[in-house]
Amino acid sequence: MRYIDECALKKHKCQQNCTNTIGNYSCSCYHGYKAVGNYTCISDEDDVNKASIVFAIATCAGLGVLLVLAATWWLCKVVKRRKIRKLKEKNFERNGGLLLHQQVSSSEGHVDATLFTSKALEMATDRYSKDRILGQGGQGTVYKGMLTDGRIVAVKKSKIEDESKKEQFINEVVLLSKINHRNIVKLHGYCLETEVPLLVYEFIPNGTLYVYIHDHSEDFPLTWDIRVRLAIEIAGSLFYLHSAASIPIFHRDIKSSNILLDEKYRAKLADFGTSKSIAIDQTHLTTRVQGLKPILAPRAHDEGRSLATHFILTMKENRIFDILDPRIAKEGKREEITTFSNIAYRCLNLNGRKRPTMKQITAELESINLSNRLPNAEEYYVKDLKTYFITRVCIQIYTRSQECIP
Ligand SMILES: Nc1ncnc2c1ncn2[C@@H]1O[C@H](COP(=O)(O)OP(=O)(O)OP(=O)(O)O)[C@@H](O)[C@H]1O
Repeated sequence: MRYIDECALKKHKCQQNCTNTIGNYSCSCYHGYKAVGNYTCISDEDDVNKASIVFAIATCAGLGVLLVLAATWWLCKVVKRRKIRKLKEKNFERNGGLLLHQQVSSSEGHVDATLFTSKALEMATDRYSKDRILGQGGQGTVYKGMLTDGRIVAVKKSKIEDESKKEQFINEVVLLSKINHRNIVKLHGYCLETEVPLLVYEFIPNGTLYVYIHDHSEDFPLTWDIRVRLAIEIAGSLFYLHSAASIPIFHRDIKSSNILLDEKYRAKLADFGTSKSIAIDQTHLTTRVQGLKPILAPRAHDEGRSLATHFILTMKENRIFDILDPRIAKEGKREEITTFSNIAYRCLNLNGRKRPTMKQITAELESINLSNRLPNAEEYYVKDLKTYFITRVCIQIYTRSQECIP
């Protein structure tokens, strides 16, 4: 036990110590001052208690400050998150999200595409690192990425310069998400909450056919057999688009840079931005060729004549074997080459209605019946192969037969 507190009036100590009892009691003070009121007798432990109280107050104050800081930090985070959410919503609307959802819900058939978050795609592409760029086209830049589930994808970051590009983007999502064909690149999904819309495709590892046609790759020489196979695959995919899908789809931008090659060098048709899905009775009105390059690209070394014109003239003069790469002419059977060239020739008829349908083309190409002697594409590691002219014509031109009206 110890002294109780000071006298209430004069700050003099009380005379007597506390008795055993802790509690209220009266005391008188030195110099005749009297204590007023009752005092509380406290134990020795009270010193410790006081220190504890001071400590508790200090802790509380500290915690209070921390709490205020945490609350401010949390508030800032909430505000920032809300801002980001609002921005994402704004981006979603600006990128045509509402229009897309409208189209998807009103369109026929099963739509199979995931709506990715911007975070998932940022992670997948290492924040759109330059090292991940696969290529650049008229519509945007394509990055290689890996999703958290391990899937390797190609992410196309669109350039949205005007409304028409937005429509192209929506068009591609709506059409591609309904298509499932082994020779058409698969669309896994899309993302609209970013500044520009993003499309997520399956990754096709072996680049574009354009590269193999123009750069004479030694890794994968385009032999006659391989070219015919590729032509059959592309024709098959167009036949599917034109007739097997619930509403005919016209690609309208068939060119070798839009044909990708998978791990087994099978053709995969890509880039459906300018494609159209149209009712059959409207096809004659709307199947105009789209895309950046003209369909019948002029050849620089051909004094302004287009590849198609040159080919037609050669066919008319019955000189088709003159323009063949000698090595390919040796590889392919004469009848096969003749059949192939005739198909290409009929596809170049100025009157679109007189051109064969993709169904006919596919059947005729298949009838060339190379399948029994088509080895795996990977086995074709032959050196020094030159580009074979006529097949290039076929691949680049005849596949558009229904699609181009010069
Ligand atoms: N699914 C994919 N897998 C692998 N690479 C791809 C894929 N899609 C596109 N690429 C690569 O990205 C490049 C650019 O593709 P994109 O479709 O944007 O443009 P493009 O077809 O070359 O040009 P444009 O859009 O002007 O017709 C392609 O040339 C190809 O190398």
